[in-house]
Amino acid sequence: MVLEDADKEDIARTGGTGTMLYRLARIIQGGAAVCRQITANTGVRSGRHLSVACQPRDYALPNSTWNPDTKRMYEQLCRDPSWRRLPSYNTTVHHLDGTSPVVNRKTRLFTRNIDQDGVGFEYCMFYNKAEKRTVCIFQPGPYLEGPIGYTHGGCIATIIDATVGTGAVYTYGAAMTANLNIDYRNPIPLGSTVIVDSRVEKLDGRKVYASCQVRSHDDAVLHNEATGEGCWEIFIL
Ligand SMILES: CCCCCCCCCCCC(=O)SCCNC(=O)CCNC(=O)[C@H](O)C(C)(C)COP(=O)(O)OP(=O)(O)OC[C@H]1O[C@@H](n2cnc3c(N)ncnc32)[C@H](O)[C@@H]1OP(=O)(O)O
Repeated sequence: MVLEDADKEDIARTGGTGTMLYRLARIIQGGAAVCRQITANTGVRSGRHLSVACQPRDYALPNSTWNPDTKRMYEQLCRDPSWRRLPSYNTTVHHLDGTSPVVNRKTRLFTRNIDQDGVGFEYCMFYNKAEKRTVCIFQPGPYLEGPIGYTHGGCIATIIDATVGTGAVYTYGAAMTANLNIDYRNPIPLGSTVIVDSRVEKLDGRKVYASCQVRSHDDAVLHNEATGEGCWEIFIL
């Protein structure tokens, strides 16, 4: 792993694993800062191709590969004021310090590591603070195949981990997944739209407990049930 100057500075400041935790804690404020900066610079609240130099692309905005169910669910949640749309970038670093994006970064966020739209993890997330709930509208693309025509179990675990982890970070701050248990009830067809619905259940000392269900967009099929536990640096925001 190649460390950049920013990494070295963070390590000097926080020490080994503290670096990751420190950065995750800054994600929340960083994401908000990016949004504020985009709005200030462009006068628009969102948009896939912003004309602002050096601003990272927000991947959680509709693109031409989204199917009608994905679009409908996205629009439904955008209209509901109890849900906050979360931006999504292709490196974790881009969530930090929105006013000074990092360029030429060699690492990628795993769920955003394919450049072509629609073939991998196509998703967007929304957060409901009052309910400590995070939902992810997920449309698995053809490169996520496991059984023929269906989504690989590891990819399902990934999107559950990402959703539960994001919810925990937005609720409490920096964290690492310690434990994730998943029941695979029904396979997820590639190209379909599912909702990954997670909730932070409780905080007990350094541990946060979360639960999650993955259901089809119409709630007709329960695909997965999961529970997760995370260990937290206490950055209660
Ligand atoms: C917003 C945009 C996002 C954009 C970015 C999107 C982020 C996506 C999120 C992805 C999330 C990940 O993939 S995270 C990466 C995968 N996870 C990891 O690699 C974690 C590796 N494991 C570790 O680093 C460590 O084991 C920790 C941090 C989990 C715990 O170590 P520690 O800090 O030394 O804590 P320790 O004293 O051992 O334990 C603290 C408490 O946790 C309990 N505990 C420890 N391990 C476990 C365990 N496996 N299962 C249950 N409980 C456990 C202990 O019993 C104890 O409870 P008590 O006695 O206090 O009650």
